[in-house]
Amino acid sequence: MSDSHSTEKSPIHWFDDPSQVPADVADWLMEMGSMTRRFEKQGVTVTVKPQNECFVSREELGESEAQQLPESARYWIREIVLFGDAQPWLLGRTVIPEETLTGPDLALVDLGTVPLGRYLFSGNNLSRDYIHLGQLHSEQGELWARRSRLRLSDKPLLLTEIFLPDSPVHRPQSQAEQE
Ligand SMILES: C=C(O[C@@H]1C=C(C(=O)O)C=C[C@H]1O)C(=O)O
Repeated sequence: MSDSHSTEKSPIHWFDDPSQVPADVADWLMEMGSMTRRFEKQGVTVTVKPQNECFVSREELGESEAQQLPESARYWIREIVLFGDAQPWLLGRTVIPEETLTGPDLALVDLGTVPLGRYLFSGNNLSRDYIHLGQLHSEQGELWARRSRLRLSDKPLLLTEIFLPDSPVHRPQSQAEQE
């Protein structure tokens, strides 16, 4: 994912008060289950294309993300584009302290095209500390975003998701979807 797409390089405005987000958008952004599964319920095939996966230092994270995670010698970065059928629906950026990559969770560095949610929601050891709602000013217009700190067996990881114009988050809900 080029820098212009990287969520860390792009200034996302995080809302202090979720009520500043329209209710139909907040319904998506506050999704507590798997976003992959929620997208699939729209009747599309979800695929993921990794764009960048590597270890970085805390300094390379930038202040906004570093503040959300404990000190670590290095962090695994996974940046992806998620597609609903052939349409790009979401940019995902996951930051994982290497102390989280223990035991079976080391598999997180080998996900490839498997959606992160398939791994995260496969067990019963996932919790979510918070969801921040945000908006990104981009060349594609104002894009809705969210940032979650998740925990696998209490080990943290940070996930930022930017919802692209073709995603259902930006499309007014059809009557069928509301039923
Ligand atoms: C975290 C989930 O997985 C999705 C897939 C991602 C990936 O493969 O890196 C990243 C963001 C998510 O939208 C989810 O389904 O909730």
